[in-house]
Amino acid sequence: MEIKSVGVIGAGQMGNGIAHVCALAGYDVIMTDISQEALDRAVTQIDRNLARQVSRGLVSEEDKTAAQSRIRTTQTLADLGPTDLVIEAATERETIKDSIFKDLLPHLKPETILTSNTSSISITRLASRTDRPEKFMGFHFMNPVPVMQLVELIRGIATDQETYDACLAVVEKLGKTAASAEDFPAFIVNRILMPMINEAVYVLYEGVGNVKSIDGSMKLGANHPMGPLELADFIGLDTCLAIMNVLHDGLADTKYRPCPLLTKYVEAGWLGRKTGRGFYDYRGETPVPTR
Ligand SMILES: CC(=O)CC(=O)SCCNC(=O)CCNC(=O)[C@H](O)C(C)(C)COP(=O)(O)OP(=O)(O)OC[C@H]1O[C@@H](n2cnc3c(N)ncnc32)[C@H](O)[C@@H]1OP(=O)(O)O
Ligand SMILES: NC(=O)C1=CN([C@@H]2O[C@H](COP(=O)(O)OP(=O)(O)OC[C@H]3O[C@@H](n4cnc5c(N)ncnc54)[C@H](OP(=O)(O)O)[C@@H]3O)[C@@H](O)[C@H]2O)C=CC1
Repeated sequence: MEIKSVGVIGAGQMGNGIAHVCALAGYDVIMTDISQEALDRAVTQIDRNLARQVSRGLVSEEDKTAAQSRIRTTQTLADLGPTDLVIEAATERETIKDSIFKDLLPHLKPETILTSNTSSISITRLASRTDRPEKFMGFHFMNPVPVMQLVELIRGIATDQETYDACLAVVEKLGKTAASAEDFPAFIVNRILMPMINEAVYVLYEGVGNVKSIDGSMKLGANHPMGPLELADFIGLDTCLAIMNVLHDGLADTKYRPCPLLTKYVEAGWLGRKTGRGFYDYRGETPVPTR
């Protein structure tokens, strides 16, 4: 089945990036969110990121205009009904994803492929509550979507080969590289990356280093483009904590226990860049460490 149109659910940092790259690759995109404000913010962000690509000579002005014209937004989930591929990128909470799929399914064409951009949640379990487990899989982009080359493709226990091949063809049309991951908690990238970020928070919690020394050490000492705390703020501390909880519950191993300091930041609503404060305070001219 050839995919021509893509529905994106959730207009946060991942949703806007997914809509951006799909539209640029020639897909008709319809993006939905419960909040009109999130949809408006996403469109502004896409315009800004496309303009940056034009200014760097990566995208032509004509391609930018064409991509913008291919993106529609709606607050009505049912408007995604006629699309060929749906990529769900709402908040990392299983109950939210389940309820989105439950509301969407009555409106979907039977042949539509349904996917989730989840960072960690079982694809098999999400799929089992839909009417199409064989047409359901994980489609996991990395942040920032327009820049990062990798997409993890995760088959649930029932995903059929036709669905996998159709998603692989989309990844290739986007100019990205797919990695196939088995369906176990947090798949490949986050199984490795998130315990490192959590360990960095423990290093901070135990006073081994402060925010500046931890991030500086990993940038200069391990050549990481961002320090682990800066990266946690970039991903979103709520998402980091959700992933650690999935690892902890799903693998039943105490080595994945979330650091209490990470929990405290999330409980404070200090979720990182998206709320203006996390391990850094972003409300001034330059980010200032909060510890
Ligand atoms: C949690 C999960 O489930 C999985 C994940 O995503 S884990 C997170 C994975 N991501 C990472 O690890 C990112 C690590 N950080 C980096 O690679 C780099 O810091 C970065 C690419 C984000 C920025 O790089 P930089 O050199 O500091 O910035 P800068 O030179 O301004 O930008 C580099 C490129 O990124 C683009 N960019 C930067 N931030 C961007 C953003 N938020 N959105 C879109 N594009 C962005 C710029 O346009 C630029 O593109 P070109 O060079 O192609 O023109
Ligand atoms: N952040 C990252 O680096 C990465 C995240 N992911 C995954 O992508 C998904 C989205 O993450 P991210 O974009 O960072 O999160 P954000 O918090 O930036 O965005 C999530 C969006 O989903 C919206 N939303 C919540 N409930 C619904 C609903 N019922 N219907 C439609 N939209 C809804 C939220 O609205 P509101 O704000 O009003 O609640 C918000 O706009 C998660 O599953 C995450 O694990 C995957 C790769 C990387």
